[in-house]
Amino acid sequence: MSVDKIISNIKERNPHQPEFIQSVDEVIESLTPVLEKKDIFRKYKILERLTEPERLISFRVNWLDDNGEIHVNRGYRVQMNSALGPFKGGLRFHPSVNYSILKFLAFEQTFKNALTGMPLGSGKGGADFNPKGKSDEEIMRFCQNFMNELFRHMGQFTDIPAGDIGVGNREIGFLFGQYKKLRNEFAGVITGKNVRWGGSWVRTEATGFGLIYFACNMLSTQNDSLEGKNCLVSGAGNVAQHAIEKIIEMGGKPLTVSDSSGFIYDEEGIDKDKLKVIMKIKNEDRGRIKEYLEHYSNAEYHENKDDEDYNPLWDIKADCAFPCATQNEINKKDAENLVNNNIMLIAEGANMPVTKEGVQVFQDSDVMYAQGKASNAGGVAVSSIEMTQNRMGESWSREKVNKQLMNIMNTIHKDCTKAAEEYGFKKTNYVHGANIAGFTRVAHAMIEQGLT
Ligand SMILES: NC(=O)c1ccc[n+]([C@@H]2O[C@H](COP(=O)([O-])OP(=O)(O)OC[C@H]3O[C@@H](n4cnc5c(N)ncnc54)[C@H](O)[C@@H]3O)[C@@H](O)[C@H]2O)c1
Repeated sequence: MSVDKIISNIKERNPHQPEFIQSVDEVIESLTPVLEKKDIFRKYKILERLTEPERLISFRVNWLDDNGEIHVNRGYRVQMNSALGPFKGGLRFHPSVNYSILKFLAFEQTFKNALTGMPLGSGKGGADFNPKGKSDEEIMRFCQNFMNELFRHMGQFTDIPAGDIGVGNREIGFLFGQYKKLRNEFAGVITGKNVRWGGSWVRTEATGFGLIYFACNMLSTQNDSLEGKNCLVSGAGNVAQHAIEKIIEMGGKPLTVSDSSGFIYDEEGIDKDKLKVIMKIKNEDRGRIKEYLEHYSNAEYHENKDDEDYNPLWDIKADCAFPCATQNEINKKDAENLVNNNIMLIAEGANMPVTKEGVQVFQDSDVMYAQGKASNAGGVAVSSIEMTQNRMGESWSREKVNKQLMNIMNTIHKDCTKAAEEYGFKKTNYVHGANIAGFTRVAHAMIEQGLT
């Protein structure tokens, strides 16, 4: 069957799932030369199998708010691919969560987890629950009721969830506590746990730190570094906070931070003290990023406007850009603004933050551009390190885990450039390099394990 026919079949089988189709489309573009050169992948229908989850789980989550009112949400788990290890991927609590979003995330996770070189299958899950404005008690009740169903599909050798948007340290604690109660076992079934009870050092920071390690690798191909570079960062959550922390450590200057209401532009740069304020606003007070102005009145705040067809954050002149908020936050116009302002490098902390048209703008330009599959893989890599420590009953030092994270990001960078070159692309075409390197690893495992 021709590659075009395979794509049209996938589209027909998954109507009304635009994010999933977008992620598949992007990958297939990279894989066309691989599929044309190596018949074996078409013979074993690898693409058709990779785009069909091994198992889809959907369930009802009832919970009581603080006023005693009952609410009903929908919970999900997409168990995507287990060729390389148990299903592994985060949980997202956000009102936009549906099968399309989770299947795109799980599909991307397949390639990302393969790139880490660790024994990890892929998955993703979550609920259409909005944590914004909920009390700690409401969050706890929601997490407990969510786990009352999910626990029967998980296990340290079956499926190991973690955090994602709306699921941070607090939620992981409640989810783990309920799993332990239901199963009567203390096992490494969720990653991102507190280091005081089974978590790993550097897991909280891993995605943001890994992103910046990857960016340093990209810059080193031009004999350059982050020293003195002005950096745009979006988001203000887990990934953004620790990307900012590492940029500062590497001598760069983060200029922006954002949430779903708007963004802060601090021309003088966000330093360590300012980052502490952001962390307090977001992690403790659970407030809005606008509150930054109450501490640093010299900064500017831009409220998001519905009628704007671009985000002015991406029109600020800088050297490097790190989108760390959510999918499709950079459209074609934003991408053009970045390129016209001579941005050198874009590395994704978020998953699929650039629209298909935006990706094309970067691919047609000279900017160095890395997609999340490669550049944000540090989070899941340290999750795997957490799983290893749990199985061995050990707790490794911060230095040891950080060093391993750095090595893994260096290796992913090397594998991407090697795969791109092998198929005739520019060495620094990280889009094609990451897709090809991830695909070939998982594809060979699927073939070797037979048609299960
Ligand atoms: N946490 C991880 O380890 C991890 C790993 C790999 C990838 N990611 C990806 O990174 C991204 C951020 O995840 P996180 O864990 O930091 O989540 P988080 O919930 O800690 O933070 C998300 C941040 O993005 C902001 N945001 C959400 N929608 C927005 C919008 N429309 N415009 C601007 N800001 C918006 C939120 O206000 C919040 O500050 C997601 O795409 C996620 O899938 C996370």
